[in-house]
Amino acid sequence: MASVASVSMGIATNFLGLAKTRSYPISSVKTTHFFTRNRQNCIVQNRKFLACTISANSRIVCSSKQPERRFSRRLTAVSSSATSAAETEDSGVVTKIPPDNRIPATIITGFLGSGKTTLLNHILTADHGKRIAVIENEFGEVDIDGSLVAAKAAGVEDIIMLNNGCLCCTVRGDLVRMISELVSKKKGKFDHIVIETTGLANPAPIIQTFYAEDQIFNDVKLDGVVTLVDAKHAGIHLNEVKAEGVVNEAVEQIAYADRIIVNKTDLVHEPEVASLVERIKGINRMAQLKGTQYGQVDLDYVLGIGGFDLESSAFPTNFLNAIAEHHDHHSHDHSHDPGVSSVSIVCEGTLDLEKANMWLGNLLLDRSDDIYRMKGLLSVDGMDERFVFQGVHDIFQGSPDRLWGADEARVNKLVFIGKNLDRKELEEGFKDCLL
Ligand SMILES: Nc1nc2c(ncn2[C@@H]2O[C@H](COP(=O)(O)OP(=O)(O)OP(=O)(O)O)[C@@H](O)[C@H]2O)c(=O)[nH]1
Repeated sequence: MASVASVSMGIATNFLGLAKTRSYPISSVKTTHFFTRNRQNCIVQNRKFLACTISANSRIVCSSKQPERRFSRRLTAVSSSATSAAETEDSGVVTKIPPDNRIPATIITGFLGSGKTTLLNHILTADHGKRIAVIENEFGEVDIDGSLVAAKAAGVEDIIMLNNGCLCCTVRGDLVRMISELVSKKKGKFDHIVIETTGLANPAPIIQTFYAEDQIFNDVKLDGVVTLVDAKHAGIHLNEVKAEGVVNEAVEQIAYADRIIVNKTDLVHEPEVASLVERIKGINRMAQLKGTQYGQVDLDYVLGIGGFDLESSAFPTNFLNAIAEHHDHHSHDHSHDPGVSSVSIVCEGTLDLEKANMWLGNLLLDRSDDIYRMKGLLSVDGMDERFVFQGVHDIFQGSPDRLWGADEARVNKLVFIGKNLDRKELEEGFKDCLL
């Protein structure tokens, strides 16, 4: 196995090469080897995107003493060389990934009134033995006694209120501070963090906080994003036409989900649920989906799902089954929602690593704002293991997974969720990377 340092040099080399061919100023563009043969988790963030983020949200910049640290991380999960991991000038930083005993965090999102607090109360009162800290994000005055009676009764370890702002923008810095405080003062006293967003939040910046903020990343891992959908009213919100450049939160919340709960099914007839489910799948075919009433779902559907944990065996199998199932029944991708859809690619073949890196690098340079989520399982030339990866915009995480079975077909499976995705272009781009 190559040392972390030498891999990092590879990153820098590739970065420089690509920056040259794309003729972006070096200070504003960074790409890298997204896939390496090393048994490593890697998280990579593209500098071009951060440049945009910086201008849009000064909190991100101001809170950083070492801005370089967020641009590129390379993490080693099991390599013994991780202990000697060190910062390098060229690659940003090499951070030792802790043996993953970080505290899992679940984001509960969903439109206003969809049943987020109802689900939260269900989680808090159920018999799971977990000690849960809750972060609630509400606009304005909050009737904590009213909305979280169950939570109080259940003796929740901590309920923190983030008021007077939306978690996705103005209070993101507060979220970082609160999680850090929670960890520093109460570590060992709780097992899981649940964050309930306001109904108007776009979850993307919240998700990215878990990767982009070192203070959080080292102690807390994102377990998954659970999105509540109101079976009766979702259609209205999904149909809402927004001004140019304004996101439709209802669509975004579905797009980023790992688990979707179609709630309030008692208020509609079965055909309405079926058509809503079809519509949701048009946006996000990667997430698992369940219909229910009053947020009554099995807790293992929402906690401990490992949506971002590539070592979790549940993750690739489940989402890929969902893809395969959907693929069998749908020969085309469709979405009624303004440009947000999923594209899945399923094909046999062996991937040329260098070509794949170049393709993905170029794709994210151009399209990382539009590519909300991507997940994949790849068959890489010369690699005996399956390579699993996922990304949120330009933040990318990937690592080898289990060995391919002796009789197992080496099938590549990828899903992209985002805006204005061109299925043909993605398919052709990917297929060009096959040997
Ligand atoms: N009929 C019906 N009502 C439900 C269901 N789930 C929740 N509700 C009710 O819907 C209302 C809103 O539920 P909440 O859990 O507060 O929804 P929320 O998403 O937290 O709401 P906001 O915080 O305002 O965004 C409450 O009166 C709930 O009792 C359901 O499955 N069926």
